[in-house]
Amino acid sequence: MKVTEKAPAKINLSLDVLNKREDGFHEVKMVMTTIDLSDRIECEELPGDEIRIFSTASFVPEDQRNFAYQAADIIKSRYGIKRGVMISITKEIPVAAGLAGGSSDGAATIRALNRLWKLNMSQKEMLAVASMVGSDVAFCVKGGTALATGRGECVQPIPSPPPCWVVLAKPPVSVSTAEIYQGLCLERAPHPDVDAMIQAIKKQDFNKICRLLGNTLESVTLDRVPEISQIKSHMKRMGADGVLMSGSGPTVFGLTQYESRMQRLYNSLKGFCPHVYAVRLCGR
Ligand SMILES: C[C@@](CO)(OP(=O)(O)O)[C@H](O)COP(=O)(O)OP(=O)(O)OC[C@H]1O[C@@H](n2ccc(N)nc2=O)[C@H](O)[C@@H]1O
Ligand SMILES: Nc1ncnc2c1ncn2[C@@H]1O[C@H](COP(=O)(O)OP(=O)(O)O)[C@@H](O)[C@H]1O
Repeated sequence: MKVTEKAPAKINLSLDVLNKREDGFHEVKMVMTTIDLSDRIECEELPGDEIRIFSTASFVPEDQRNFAYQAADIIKSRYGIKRGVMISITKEIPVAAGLAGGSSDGAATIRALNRLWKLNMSQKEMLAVASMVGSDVAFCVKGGTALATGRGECVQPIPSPPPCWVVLAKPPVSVSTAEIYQGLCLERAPHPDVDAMIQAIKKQDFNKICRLLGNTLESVTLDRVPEISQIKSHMKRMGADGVLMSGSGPTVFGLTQYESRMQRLYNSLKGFCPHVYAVRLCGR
């Protein structure tokens, strides 16, 4: 038997870092939403007891470092499963980009194995496994639009923003999430108004959503990747209504409700940046 699950990427519309905790993680308060750019996960039974990973992207680890492997390993030991599984990952989401590609693969693996092995896991159980894999994985299990707190694993659904286009551009560099958090100076970094963002989403006020976009981590990654400022200015010049870096970066997204502006943005960035995408915000 084979089970397939979509693993959508996320963007952070508002990301505030509140403080550094004793365990080394940071307390965050962020609004996350899924976008229509997805990897595909296929889980197929194997004879024996082994977890095997195959990924279409050559630089993604195919061993216990892969979040899909970690999710399967935790499920196997928690539920006493003595069966083998082949997990094939068709990568579409750029890697180490601030779009939670790996986290979403881990989350999709939890959903897929729940079906493949008929585990009848509750959402609470899936979220418990998710938070053992990584901070963003719980959000990816639920998807939609949510306020995420704690180290990111406490996820509270909120209404989805009004429909719009999301144009994404990733400069040709990757950043380490851990290094970006480490480089943060909480006193100097800007702190977005996350509550105001939630209110703007509830009111479906697209212009206000665009005005309130903000990310505490952006200033840290900006210092290391100068292309981010260039892409942001370029997107604004080309008519994006709101522009921000997602997560720890370096991917920049621009929002617009007009198809013509999306086309102009996409076409103008295509020659400028190796990874450019124009997708819809799913939100739900
Ligand atoms: C910044 C965000 C925003 O959504 O996304 P990405 O840029 O990764 O997509 C997340 O907070 C990333 O979450 P995730 O990528 O799951 O992080 P994890 O694997 O749990 O942690 C990687 C490392 O980042 C740091 N970390 C992560 C989360 C957090 N709240 N505080 C931290 O300090 C820790 O040093 C940790 O060892
Ligand atoms: N399934 C996976 N897909 C992509 N990267 C993965 C995966 N599993 C583990 N990783 C590792 O996680 C790191 C972060 O990747 P990713 O989740 O794409 O980025 P981000 O945390 O910036 O959203 C990568 O450097 C990669 O080595």
